[in-house]
Amino acid sequence: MIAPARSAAFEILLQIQRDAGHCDELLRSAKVDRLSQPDRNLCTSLVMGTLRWQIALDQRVDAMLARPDARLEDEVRIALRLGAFQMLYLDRIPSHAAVMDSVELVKSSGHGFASGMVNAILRKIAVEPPVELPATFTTASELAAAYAHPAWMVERWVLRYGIDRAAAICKFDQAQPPITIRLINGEAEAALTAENIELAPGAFLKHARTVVRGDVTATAAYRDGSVRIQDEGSQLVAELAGHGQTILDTCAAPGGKTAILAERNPKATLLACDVSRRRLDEMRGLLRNARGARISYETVDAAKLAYERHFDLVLCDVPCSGTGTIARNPEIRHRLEPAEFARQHSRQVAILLAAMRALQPGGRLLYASCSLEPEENEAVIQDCLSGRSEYRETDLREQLDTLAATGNLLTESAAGLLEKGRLRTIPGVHPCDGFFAAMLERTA
Ligand SMILES: C[S@@+](CC[C@H](N)C(=O)[O-])C[C@H]1O[C@@H](n2cnc3c(N)ncnc32)[C@H](O)[C@@H]1O
Repeated sequence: MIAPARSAAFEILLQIQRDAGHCDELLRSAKVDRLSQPDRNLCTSLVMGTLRWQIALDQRVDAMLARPDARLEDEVRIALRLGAFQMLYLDRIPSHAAVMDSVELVKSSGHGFASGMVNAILRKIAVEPPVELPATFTTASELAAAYAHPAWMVERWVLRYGIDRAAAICKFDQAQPPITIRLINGEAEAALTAENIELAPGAFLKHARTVVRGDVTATAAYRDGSVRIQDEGSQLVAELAGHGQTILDTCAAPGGKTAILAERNPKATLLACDVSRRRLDEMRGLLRNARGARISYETVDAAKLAYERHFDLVLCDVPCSGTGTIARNPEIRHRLEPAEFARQHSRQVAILLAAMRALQPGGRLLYASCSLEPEENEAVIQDCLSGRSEYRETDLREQLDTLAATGNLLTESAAGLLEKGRLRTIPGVHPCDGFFAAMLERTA
């Protein structure tokens, strides 16, 4: 009998390997919901941990294969990763349970012929010493190998951010990131405390809290919408967007930033757009009790927005590679290829240009992404401003100062958030996802 958590983790990893889903959606599936709470926790840590350490696990296994370049069937590969991950990176799993279940997973998935090989390799790994990571790194390839990232990806980060900050990003990506919530009303914190949720202050924002202990999703405050789980970098981007009367959110789903825009602009009308009808419908359900602005919804490709000089505030939170969110979405590193950044860039430029056209003279637009890559950030701003003298970029310092003056920003934390007047949060340097944001203004 295979432990239910391992069996569920194996199936999810197989689906991810076959590009049939994202780990966050698959971990919220009905099958996982049917597991007991401890099994659900174990399944989550097996899936996330195996994806986080996959590159290092494969290297170790490949070195033990009779033919290191042999192509293993997906089921065999995943059973090996799962077994090796538990023995090398988790300290409370008995080796014999990890080995036995991996062997059984291989057999039950119709690959019994490989069970002897899986058994032999995992037994060898079981007696290897635990993994020890170097304290410092001198090259991108050392860093990439130690923290199980593709070398090309880490080389880009070393080039852009330097070796120390690249190391901070890699390290952050290998662990569960902090769970941050937004308090929607004044009673929310006391209500959570009464339900035994331990909270610590957020890093930047007055309304943010970090969850120290407890399951927020199991509380009445979460169910009745008094709190929302939202990365603090994402909250900060929405706060930086500021104020308007006629607001457009071009890529709005799942709606975390829209909710803050609505809360901050109670008298405004707000149009939330997204190309995905399904995501927009889910968002509409989630925001049905949102406070503040009147929100309407439109399913549309934002690159084809037909509005001209219509809105005084636009948030353009573009789809991107997501390299600033790898701690939450570990599979991104396995799916992404360097050629993807040029494709993302073209799509982002098309969306931003349409969003700029929708802006009234005097109006402001915040462009944001959760990518760490210059092609998706600085280069998009540069291409969209080039030759368009009716727009200019403004320094986000002004917005940060306003947030501080109104008590919404914890001022001591604000240093280091801006780079040349743009927001640049870096995972591991800041305790949140990696966000870029830049403010544009239409002058005529
Ligand atoms: C980064 S997410 C937005 C997150 C959202 N602003 C929030 O804070 O919850 C990007 C969104 O853009 C949407 N999207 C992708 N391509 C688009 C397009 N061409 N036009 C409009 N939306 C698009 C995706 O469906 C996704 O919901």
